[in-house]
Amino acid sequence: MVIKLFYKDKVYSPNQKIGEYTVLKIIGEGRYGICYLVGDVKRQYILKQLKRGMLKKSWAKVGYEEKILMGVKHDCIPGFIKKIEHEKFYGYVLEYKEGITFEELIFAEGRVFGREEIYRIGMQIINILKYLHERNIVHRDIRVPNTLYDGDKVSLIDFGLARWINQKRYTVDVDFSYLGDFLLHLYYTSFEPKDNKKKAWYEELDLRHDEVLFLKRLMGIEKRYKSIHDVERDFIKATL
Ligand SMILES: Nc1ncnc2c1ncn2[C@@H]1O[C@H](COP(=O)(O)OP(=O)(O)OP(=O)(O)O)[C@@H](O)[C@H]1O
Repeated sequence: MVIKLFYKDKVYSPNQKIGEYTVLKIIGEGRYGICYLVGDVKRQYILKQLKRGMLKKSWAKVGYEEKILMGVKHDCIPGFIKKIEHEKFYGYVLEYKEGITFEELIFAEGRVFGREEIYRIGMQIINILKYLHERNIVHRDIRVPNTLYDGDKVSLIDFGLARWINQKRYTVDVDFSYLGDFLLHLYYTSFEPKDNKKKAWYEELDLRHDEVLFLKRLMGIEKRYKSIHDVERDFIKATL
């Protein structure tokens, strides 16, 4: 893994300490920071170190994950543990959630999801969205790399693009189209093409009429949903 050093940003290696936490592994580097798996005497956590250059350039953008996670408490969203800030370091510690991303499950492990499991997963994401939208928060990045699954429970991570809802710019429909796209990823895991003809998803997937309509409305092909409560109602109807 190549870690690009921003001037004066220190990248920590396994076994080094950041505050009271010991680095166990560098998970990855995004545009705004470095993500570590860390541990203390009791358990593991995720520590996100923000690049100081980015902090200076665009504090308005990078601060959202921290601010939004601080104000929520949900079993399927990483809890905000604490901020760590000193002269040469700015970061925060999040609760570690079990599981691996749907991206790894689908593309690396070739996991196939059946209907019933897709319904259970979909319902959990709708419940998380209900919690967020009721608190005026839109996630804006519900995708396979940002959702963890332990075989039973789904957790939603990466709140880097999350914002407080405002009718002009940050509206709920972006979460609905991402949810539609996410569900299609799951449906496609069991898809076996019969020929080489290019078809739209609603022509080639084996879906019921209600499911097609539900997905089309999520994705804005048919009349868009206005609220997560309507999404929940139709999802239950489509999956009964
Ligand atoms: N709370 C968590 N519990 C367990 N694993 C996590 C958690 N948060 C993040 N991860 C792991 O770290 C990876 C990177 O996390 P995340 O996407 O939040 O960071 P990021 O810096 O925004 O990365 P990117 O720029 O790639 O989106 C995730 O794919 C996941 O494997």
